[in-house]
Amino acid sequence: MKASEVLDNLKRRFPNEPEYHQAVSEVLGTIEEAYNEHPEFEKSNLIERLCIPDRIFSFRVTWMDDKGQIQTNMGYRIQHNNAIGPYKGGIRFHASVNQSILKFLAFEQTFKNSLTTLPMGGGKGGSDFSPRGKSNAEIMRFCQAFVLELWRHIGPDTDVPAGDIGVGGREVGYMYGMYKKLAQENTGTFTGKGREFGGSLIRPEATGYGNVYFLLEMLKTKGIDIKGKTVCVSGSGNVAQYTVEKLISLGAKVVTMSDSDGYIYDPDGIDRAKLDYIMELKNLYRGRIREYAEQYGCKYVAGARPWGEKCDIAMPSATQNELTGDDAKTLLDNGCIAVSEGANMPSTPEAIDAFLEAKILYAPGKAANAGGVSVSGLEMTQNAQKLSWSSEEVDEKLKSIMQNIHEQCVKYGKQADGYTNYVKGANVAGFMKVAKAMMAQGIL
Ligand SMILES: NC(=O)C1=CN([C@@H]2O[C@H](COP(=O)(O)OP(=O)(O)OC[C@H]3O[C@@H](n4cnc5c(N)ncnc54)[C@H](OP(=O)(O)O)[C@@H]3O)[C@@H](O)[C@H]2O)C=CC1
Ligand SMILES: O=C(O)CCC(=O)C(=O)O
Repeated sequence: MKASEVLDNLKRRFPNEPEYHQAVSEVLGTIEEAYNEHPEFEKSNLIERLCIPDRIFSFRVTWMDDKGQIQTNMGYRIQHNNAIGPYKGGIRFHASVNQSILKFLAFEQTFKNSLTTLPMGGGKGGSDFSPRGKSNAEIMRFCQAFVLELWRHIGPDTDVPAGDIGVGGREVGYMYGMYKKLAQENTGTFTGKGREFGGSLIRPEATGYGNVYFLLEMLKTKGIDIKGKTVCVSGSGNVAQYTVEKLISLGAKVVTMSDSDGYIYDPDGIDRAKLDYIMELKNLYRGRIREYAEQYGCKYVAGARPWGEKCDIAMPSATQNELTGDDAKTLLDNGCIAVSEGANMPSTPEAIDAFLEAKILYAPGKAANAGGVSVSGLEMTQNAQKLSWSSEEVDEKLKSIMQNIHEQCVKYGKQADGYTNYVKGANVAGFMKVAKAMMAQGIL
């Protein structure tokens, strides 16, 4: 296959889907060589079967707001690939959600889930519903209406959704409650559930902790200690909060966090008490990060991202394309030695090129943020066995999965000059497993 031809063809067939094209382009560029070593892949047109989702459900979601007005939103579920297990991936509620964004996420999820070593295929779903400013009752009614359509397409052995942007424990609880009522089963469909009804310990922490575990593995290859390092984190949601929690516990100094309105810069570092404030502000009061600056008297920059602040390590943990080529240059000029992605595809292609050219430690999201879906996989196992593991047990398994993903990246990504290209490593390792599974199961 010729990567550029496959991409052009996909662009022609599926126009106006820039995020999907971007994600596919990154993967194709790095797996071309490995793919072409297997003529049997080309003979079975494996690449198109892998890039185009198995199926896409889209539906109208109708719900009533607190004023009694009837609202409509679009809902989607992309079932991308189930060669190695049931479709698995989060649900995103955000005003920006469209088919292109969910297609990129489902495509990436397929490779990420392959890397975890657990039997999970890739999927993603969501809605252009914005939870911002909505009451608890409105969130509940929306979640119920969303599942009223979605439930017939999911199940513990077919498709297992979870959270993503705008969907946390509260939303998963409401969706699971409605699902159970309709499907009349109490198995493991949905992960990230409450602890009282089948949720795994450490699932809320898993993506952030996992990203730090991956970062530690990268730093270890250079003999660098995390202690005392200055870190810029973006976002202040689930992934960002637990990234910061783990970094603080390891003695790193986190100086930034953000939301979609702006970022805070705290030169003294966010400590445990300040993080508790942020968790309460964000998870309970649904407030804005600006309020942190008012509380602690530090800098707040509206309408900007934190990459202009000096740091040793950057951990983008908000959303896609939040770190541009110019941001990457600024980070590098300021001495940044490592970037580990908590978000999915947060760095633009220009930013990735800059990091790889500078040969810094750069971990793409599909490797570095795989801890979340890994613990989701462990939640599925616990649900199937009808038991629950301790925090220590889950955390140990998470650590070992992240170490394993790191090893796979090094195995497939180490260059002749000794530099590890984690982008190539993650893509080739994730691809080979899915490709072999698809080949073994015939032309479907
Ligand atoms: N949750 C999980 O387990 C996993 C999540 N991820 C990825 O991590 C990232 C964060 O997800 P998560 O923490 O769960 O989501 P949350 O909804 O909990 O938090 C998202 C954070 O990012 C900010 N944000 C969202 N959209 C934008 C935007 N367009 N511009 C600037 N800031 C934005 C939000 O600010 P505001 O509140 O103002 O909207 C919020 O601070 C996403 O890319 C997600 O796909 C990856 C693997 C697993
Ligand atoms: O836990 C899951 O199933 C999905 C997590 C997720 O959406 C992601 O990895 O991007």
